[in-house]
Amino acid sequence: MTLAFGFSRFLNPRVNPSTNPILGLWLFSCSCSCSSSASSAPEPPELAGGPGTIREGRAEIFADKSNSVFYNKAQVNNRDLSIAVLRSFLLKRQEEHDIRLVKGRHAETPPEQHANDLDPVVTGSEDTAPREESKIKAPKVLEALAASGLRAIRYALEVDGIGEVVAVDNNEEAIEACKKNIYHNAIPASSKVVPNLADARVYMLTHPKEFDVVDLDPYGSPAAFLDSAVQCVADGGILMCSATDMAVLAGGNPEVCFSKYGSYPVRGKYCHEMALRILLACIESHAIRHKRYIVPVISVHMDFYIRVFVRIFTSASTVKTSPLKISHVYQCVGCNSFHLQNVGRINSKDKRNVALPNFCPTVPQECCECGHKFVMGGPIWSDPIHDKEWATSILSNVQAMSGAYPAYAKISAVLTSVSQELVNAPLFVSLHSLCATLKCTNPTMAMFHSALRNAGYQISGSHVDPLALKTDAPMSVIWDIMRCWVKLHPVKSRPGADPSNRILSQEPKLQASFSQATGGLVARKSPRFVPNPEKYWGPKAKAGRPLKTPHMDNCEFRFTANTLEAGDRTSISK
Ligand SMILES: C[S@@+](CC[C@H](N)C(=O)[O-])C[C@H]1O[C@@H](n2cnc3c(N)ncnc32)[C@H](O)[C@@H]1O
Ligand SMILES: [Zn+2]
Repeated sequence: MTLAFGFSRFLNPRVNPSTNPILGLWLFSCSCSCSSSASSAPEPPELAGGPGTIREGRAEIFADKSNSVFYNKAQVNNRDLSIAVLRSFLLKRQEEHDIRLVKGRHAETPPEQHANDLDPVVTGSEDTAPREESKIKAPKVLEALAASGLRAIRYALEVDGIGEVVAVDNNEEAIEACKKNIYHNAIPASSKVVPNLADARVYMLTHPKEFDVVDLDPYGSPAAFLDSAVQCVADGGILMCSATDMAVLAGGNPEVCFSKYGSYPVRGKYCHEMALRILLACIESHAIRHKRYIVPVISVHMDFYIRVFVRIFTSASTVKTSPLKISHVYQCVGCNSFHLQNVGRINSKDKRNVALPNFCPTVPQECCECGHKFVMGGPIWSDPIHDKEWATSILSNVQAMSGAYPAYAKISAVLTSVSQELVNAPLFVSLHSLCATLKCTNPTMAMFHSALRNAGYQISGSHVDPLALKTDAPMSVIWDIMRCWVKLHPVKSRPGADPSNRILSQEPKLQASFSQATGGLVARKSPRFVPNPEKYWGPKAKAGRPLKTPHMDNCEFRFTANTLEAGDRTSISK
């Protein structure tokens, strides 16, 4: 059925390669690096939505019930968010280019800033000096682990101004499927998406700094691809990287996490944010080997995986400050208090901003709150994981184009949470966990927020957990607030070494006020968390393995919360 359908499209005169030079070229040389146009994507041809096809956004691919090529519809969230980031990245690059034009070509620009610029389109003749055009060169994208090509095709069809999209996979069946899917989507996907059968690591290593965007969406861990990926991204370009090995990253197998990412996870309520920070630290550690460094745009935990979007720049001097962005985490085994300590420190006498190794641990042998020991996790990325301003602008662009995103409800909720997060407060405490330690009743979230604000600290939620409390207050202040709460709502004393005994035996140094603080929690207009749209919304078996869940059997999904007609935009036609 699939083949017959594909073949009939082949015969369609509208897309016949013999009458279409671009398609003809593609057929003979699909892995060449043909030049691409920067023009905005024209409307795709009307796709038939025929039997055996899957439609997502503006793309349509052939369904493969045998699972010989990987496709997981739950990743629509991942693909939609990536498109949103990509759209805003193009705007950002244009903005940066415009600023540079205004400043003038010969203005003094620090080396880092030069590194951030996309190659401008330069025009000129013998008698005229080269002139930068007002439009940047269409950014080139590498989808290094492409499978069916759905993501690459969506990028080509849906992101205005995008350049060539190279879709690499080392599986022959995947590349064959990719070719059929590219062809099925006809112009402009066929003129922009270039399939390539290759090992992604080799391809990336042999194309240094060539792609403005590199997308890594592996089975499980991206660790094996990071060293080549950080070398493949152009200066100022963006690396978009998923990891689905959450059991490893969130503390289920600490030794495996250390071997893959060079970091120990700690099992805590914040484990998903820690997973993001472990991945960021790992990417940074690869980047600095090549005199490059990362700047996170947004970093999210969604569904069953994490995905980070980081820009990559080159600067030997900034690389020297990398230890200031990386920290160890000490977590108390009794009360779950945590403390961060930078791996490096700045020697104040040294004006060069070079980081030296930090002094010995900032925590005592025993926790001041409960007397238990600490475990040491990390190192993790302890600088901001989002560019808040950028996250807010991605959110408003998404809201302005809600109809363009099949997973609008999910990605707008995640972006809403992300844009409200405190960026200078790595990790978080959970209100439930604090109360569970003391065996006391819960204050409301609004009361706890007010108590911290009234004490002069900042507080926010986190997109990874609806019960998270992110704050710049030290643990001692958090426990003092809980001590004050327990004075108002007494608990029975516990026997022996229970952490609550030691915590509650200390008088609070701070008198907490739970009365409503200005700027406290307000009723939220937009949801920050939405339920999964359907059953089996999770990871999927690798290609070639039998499916245990009926991923391909339910023909359509609908988001249940705050959706428009989202379900109509992603569907599988049987
Ligand atoms: C999770 S799938 C990618 C899904 C795809 N990005 C999407 O959005 O639908 C991972 C793909 O990576 C490919 N792959 C695994 N190792 C590879 C390697 N070393 N080089 C190139 N491709 C590889 C697999 O064949 C598989 O198709
Ligand atoms: Zn403790």
